[in-house]
Amino acid sequence: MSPLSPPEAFTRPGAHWRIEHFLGNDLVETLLSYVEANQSAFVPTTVTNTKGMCVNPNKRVSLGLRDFGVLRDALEERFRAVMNEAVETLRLKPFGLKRLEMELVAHGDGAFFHTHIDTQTGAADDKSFRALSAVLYFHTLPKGYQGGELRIHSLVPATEGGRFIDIIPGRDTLLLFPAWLPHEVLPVSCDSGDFMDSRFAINCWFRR
Ligand SMILES: O=C(O)CCC(=O)C(=O)O
Ligand SMILES: [Fe+2]
Repeated sequence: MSPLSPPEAFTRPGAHWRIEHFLGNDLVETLLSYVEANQSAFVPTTVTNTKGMCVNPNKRVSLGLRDFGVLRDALEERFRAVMNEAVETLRLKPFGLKRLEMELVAHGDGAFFHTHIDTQTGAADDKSFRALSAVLYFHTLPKGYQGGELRIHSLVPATEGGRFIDIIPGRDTLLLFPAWLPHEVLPVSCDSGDFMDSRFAINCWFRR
């Protein structure tokens, strides 16, 4: 290592924790019915810039829905239940939870989300900050899309010797990582173009 090389902890892909079979098949099927019934309520997702939230197809293309209807409480309960273990596993500084922010996202053909950190893409809210990110993946069977891996980067960018890991979104897999970790969603291709063949996910941000 030359005296100018960054420490290995900064060039290795950031900490993440994966939980399989997080919701169970019944709840996954309920979620699929919910997104199908509410397809028309999905709208283009936003990112945050200096002026606030905006749609920016150069950075993020997907459809989102923030209304979970009667499913909200059951989902919140599942997410809240893993917070403490996630903080320990990811060696985060313990924090008091102010609220959960949740978003349903459909990545269809051509959708992606360029490299970002969630603390910067979140809604401006001077009372709370995103501390921990969780993403629950689901899709119909057989899976109707390709690509869409979640790429988790190191703190040092790849152009400066950093590394990354690609995570294939598994049906009913929850992936947790610190909200300040750089990550991206690689482009999705979906041959049928059907909404129900999308790469579905629930983003859940634990706000401190
Ligand atoms: O869907 C994913 O894998 C991650 C989505 C994401 O990074 C975000 O919405 O902030
Ligand atoms: Fe993100």
